[in-house]
Amino acid sequence: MNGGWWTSLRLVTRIAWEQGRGHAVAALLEVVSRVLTALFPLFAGLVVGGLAARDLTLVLLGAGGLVLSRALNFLLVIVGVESRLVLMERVGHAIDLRVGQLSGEAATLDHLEDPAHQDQAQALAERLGRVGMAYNLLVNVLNNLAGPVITIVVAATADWRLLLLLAVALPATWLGRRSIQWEAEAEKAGAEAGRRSAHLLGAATAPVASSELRVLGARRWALDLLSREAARWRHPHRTAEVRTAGWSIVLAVGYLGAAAAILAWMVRDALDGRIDPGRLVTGVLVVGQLRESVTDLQWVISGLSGALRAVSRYRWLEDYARTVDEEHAGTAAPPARLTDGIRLQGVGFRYPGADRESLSDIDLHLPAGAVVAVVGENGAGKSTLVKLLTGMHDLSSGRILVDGVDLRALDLPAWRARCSGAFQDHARLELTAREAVGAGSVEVLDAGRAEIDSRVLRALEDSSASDVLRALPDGLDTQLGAAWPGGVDISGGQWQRLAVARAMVRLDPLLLVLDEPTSALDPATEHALFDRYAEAARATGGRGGVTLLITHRFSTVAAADLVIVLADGGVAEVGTHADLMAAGGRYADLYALQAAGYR
Ligand SMILES: Nc1ncnc2c1ncn2[C@@H]1O[C@H](COP(=O)(O)OP(=O)(O)OP(=O)(O)O)[C@@H](O)[C@H]1O
Repeated sequence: MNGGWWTSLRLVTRIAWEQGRGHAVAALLEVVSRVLTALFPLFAGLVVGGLAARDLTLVLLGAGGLVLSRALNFLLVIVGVESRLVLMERVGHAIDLRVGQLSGEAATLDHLEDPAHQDQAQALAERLGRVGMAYNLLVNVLNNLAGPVITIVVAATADWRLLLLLAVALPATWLGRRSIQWEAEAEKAGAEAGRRSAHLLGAATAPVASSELRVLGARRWALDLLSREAARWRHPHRTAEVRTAGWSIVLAVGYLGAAAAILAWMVRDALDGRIDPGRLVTGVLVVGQLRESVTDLQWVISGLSGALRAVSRYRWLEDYARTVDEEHAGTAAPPARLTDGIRLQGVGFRYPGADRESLSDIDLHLPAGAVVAVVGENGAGKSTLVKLLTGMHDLSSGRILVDGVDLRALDLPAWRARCSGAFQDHARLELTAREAVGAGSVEVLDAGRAEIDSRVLRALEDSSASDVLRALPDGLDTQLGAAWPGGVDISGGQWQRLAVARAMVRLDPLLLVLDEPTSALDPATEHALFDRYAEAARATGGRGGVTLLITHRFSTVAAADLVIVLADGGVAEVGTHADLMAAGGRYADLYALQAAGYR
C-alpha cells in the first residue's frame, strides 16, 4: 500500500474512534473468533490422532478446543458484527455530513465549474457508501488475515507438503491486486460518462426538464442518449469484472489440481503407515480452508482498497477545501457602511477550463448608495460580474476594492453576510412561506415569532409580493411544494417573487444584487417593481449600500443612478440613462429598438 492508503486508513480509524470507541474495540473481537475457527483442523486432527493412538489426553484436548472454538466463536461474532454494523452507519453518516459541509462551505464556487473536480465528486458520490464501510472492511481484513496465518501454522505442524499449496494459493493475491487496479482504471475511464448519465437521468426524471423534453418530442432521444452514456460508463467496469472472473477460474483450477496431487501423496503415506490418520484429517481440512481463506483475504483486500479509493477522494475534497480556505484567509471586517463604494480595477476572469476570459480589463466605480443597472446581450458577462463581486470566484487579474480594501483581504463569509440578492436561477425552498422568505437572513429565523413575521412581511411588501402571500391558504405557515403533506404549488413567477422578498429580508446590505429577478414577470410589472426597489434602495442608500440591477429590459433601467453597458466581456458604455441616450451609442440604439418593440 502506498502512503496515501496509510493516510486513508488512519483517517478512517480516527473517524471510527470518534464515532464510538467501545464499538471500534469490540469490532476487533471478531478477529479472535477467526483465529479459533482457523484452528479447527488442528483440533479435529488431535481428536482423530488421539483416537488412533488411544491417547485420551490428545482426544480431550482436541475435543475441548472444538467445543471452545464453536461456543466462543458464536458469542464473539455476534458482538463483533453488531459493533461493525453500528460503526458503519455512524461513520457513513459522519462522512455524508462532512462531504456536504466541504462542498457547501468552500470559499469559492470554482470547484463547481471545474470538470476535474466534478469527475472526482461524481466518483465520490458513486462510492460514498463505501467510505462509511471502510472501517468495517478494515476489521474484515484483520479478520481474514487471521485465517491464512493460522492455517499456514497448522499446515506446517501437520505436514510440510501442505506448505506447497501456498505456491498455488498465493497467485490469488496477485489477482486481488490486479483486479483492484483494473477496477480503478475502469472508474477513471467511466467517470465522465457516469457524470453525463447521472445528469441525463436527472433531466429525464425532474418534473420541469422531463415535461419540456416531452413537449419537444425529445424524450426518446434523451433516453437513448442516457442508455448510450450508461453503457459507456458500464463498459470499462464490465471488462474489468470479466477479466477478474476469468483469472479466478484459471487460478482455482490450478489450486484444485495441486491439492488433489498432495492429498493423494499423503493418503498413500497414511496407507503405508508413514503418517498418522490425525495428520491426514488436518491435511484434508487445511486444503479447503487455505484456499478459502486466501481467496476471502483477496476479496476483502479488494473491497477495502475500493473503500480506500473512495476515502482518498474524500481526502482530496478535504485538501481542496483546505487549500481554498487558505487562499481566502482574509480577515478584515467589511465596513459598517460604504463611503466610497466598490471599485473594479483591471478585472479579468476566465472560468476554470475555459479557453478565454469571460470578463477582461474591467474598470468600474459603483458609488456608495447608488442604484446601478447593468445591461448587455446574452453572454456579455453580467452574471459573471455578480459572481466576482460576491467573491464566488477568484479573479484571474486585477482587483476589487470595497471602500479601498481588496476583496481578497476581507473575511469572505463576513462580506457575504453583508451582501444580499435575488437571481434568475433562484432556489425554490420547499419550506413554509415564513422560512422560504426568512432564509434571506437566517438570524431572523432565530428571532421570536413576532420579529420573524414582521421582518418577513416587510420584505414581502418591499418586493411587492404581498399578494403572493394573500393567495396562500395558511399565510406564512403554508407549506410550499405540492410534494409535501398539505403543501401547495405556486407558479414560477410567484416563486421568483418570493426569492426577491428573500433578498429584501437582510437589513442594510452593502451590496444588493437583483440579477434578472423579475424575468418571469411582464415588463410593466417589472418596471413598477424596479421603481420600488430604487426607492427602497435610495432610502437605505444613505447607509452606502450599492444596489445592482441586472436586466435585459432597457426600459426598466431609466430610474437607475448609473447604467453600465457590457459587451463581449468588456465595458462598452457607462453613464446615466440621460447621458447614454444623448451619446447616441449602443445603449441608445438598443433602447430605441426595445421601445419600438413595445409600441
Ligand atoms: N461556468 C462557466 N464556464 C465557462 N464559461 C462560462 C461559464 N458561465 C458562463 N460562461 C461564459 O462566460 C460568458 C459570460 O456569461 P454570463 O453568464 O456572465 O453572461 P450574462 O451576460 O449574464 O448572460 P445572460 O444574459 O444570458 O444571463 C459567456 O461567454 C459564457 O459562455
